[in-house]
Amino acid sequence: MIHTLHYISQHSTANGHIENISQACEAGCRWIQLRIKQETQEQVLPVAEAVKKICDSYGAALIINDYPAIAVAVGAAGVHVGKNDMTVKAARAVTGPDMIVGGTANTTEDILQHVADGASYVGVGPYRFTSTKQNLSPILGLEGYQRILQELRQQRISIPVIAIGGIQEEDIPALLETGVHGVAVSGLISGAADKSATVQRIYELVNRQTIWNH
Ligand SMILES: Cc1ncc(COP(=O)(O)OP(=O)(O)O)c(N)n1
Ligand SMILES: Cc1nc(C(=O)O)sc1CCOP(=O)(O)O
Ligand SMILES: [Mg+2]
Repeated sequence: MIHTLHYISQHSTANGHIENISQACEAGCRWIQLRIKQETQEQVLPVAEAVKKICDSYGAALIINDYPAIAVAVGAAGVHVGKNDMTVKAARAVTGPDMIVGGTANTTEDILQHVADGASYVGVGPYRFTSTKQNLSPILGLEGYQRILQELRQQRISIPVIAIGGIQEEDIPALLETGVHGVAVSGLISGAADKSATVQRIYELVNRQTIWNH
């Protein structure tokens, strides 16, 4: 089951990611993506091992960004790959059929390719500008999600769509109304003064809408 709230780690150091994920788990997040962009695969591996232990202790699912081999090595729940990494098909060849494999999409065509390649979910963004990621794809806005989800329904395509990119609490109800399965956030939780209260409010928003949608 793909969760409705994905937390994406962010920090400038390896130890910072460990602390950052620890805090997110303590605040209540139960789906964590380890996203380290400034280190090599060899440097990411020990961090992944450390955060796997932390996630296990909270019963949280761990997704490794960019590196399927690390996801396999540490026994993570899955991996997320984007256009500049590899195809979902190539990631799936590394992970095997049972792991979660997520792919980044900006268009309906991207999503259809990921579905054909065996994706478990798609991260679709950016919703709006964000400084968390460099080289953003074209901004979708609410209209972009409305159009993409409508096209998926018309083509009878069913895959969990996770909205991502600059998402704030007040954006969530309207995003979920478009039919997205959930949201992925980084800055919203990383920068929150009271992380537990923020996580609780986000879960209330995503779960309330999930109940309405089904
Ligand atoms: C849930 C989710 N969606 C999209 C992304 C972006 O992945 P990618 O395009 O590979 O960019 P980087 O995160 O690697 O910079 C994601 N990580 N998670
Ligand atoms: C990792 C990532 N991928 C994006 C995409 O559009 O594919 S936007 C993004 C950053 C998400 O962090 P924040 O919630 O701080 O904006
Ligand atoms: Mg990537």
